[in-house]
Amino acid sequence: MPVSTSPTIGVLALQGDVREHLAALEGLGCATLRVRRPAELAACDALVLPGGESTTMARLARTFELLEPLREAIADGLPVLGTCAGMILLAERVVDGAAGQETLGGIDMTVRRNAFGRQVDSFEGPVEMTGLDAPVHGVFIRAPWVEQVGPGVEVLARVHHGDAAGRIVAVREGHLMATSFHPEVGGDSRVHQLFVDLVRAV
Ligand SMILES: NC(=O)CC[C@H](N)C(=O)O
Repeated sequence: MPVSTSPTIGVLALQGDVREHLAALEGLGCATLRVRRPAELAACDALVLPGGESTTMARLARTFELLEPLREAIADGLPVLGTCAGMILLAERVVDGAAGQETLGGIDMTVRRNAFGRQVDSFEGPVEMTGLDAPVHGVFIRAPWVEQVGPGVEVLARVHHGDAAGRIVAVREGHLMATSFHPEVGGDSRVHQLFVDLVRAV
């Protein structure tokens, strides 16, 4: 895509915190689109899979006949940012998922769902991330962590939080990027900017 053109970035709008992502992307000058049908998916230069509930989102994607088109778009190179539940959807493998939990896959990683446990299942804190000069404020809400990555996956961030210290919470593999936390919350759009830069670069 020519650098001068604003990409059209879709947000999967079946469930979850869609509006916050739309606002962050629009604030960066991107055209946005709520994606609920294959035709809308086809109109996007890139896609965000929001936070929410990964099993519900996958189930709705199947109902809306989006599951296979999403898998195909990912395989064809559509840039995708997955946050929290969206990270789970991008994982090839899920630990502690619901019975029969489906994902879209794409990133060669194993993700542990609801990984941070009951005591600290939601917390906030600074996260240092590759590509950013200063830490982002990470909001973790019943978040997953990345338990294992394949050789093609770049680790972008690890968390520093109690027993979870050192766990991977942001990754990139080629045109796909995922965070355990919610970069759309709190008015800091630098993670979205990293994604837009990736969209322009691929
Ligand atoms: N904030 C979130 O997106 C939570 C993800 C949720 N725990 C899931 O399994 O899908």
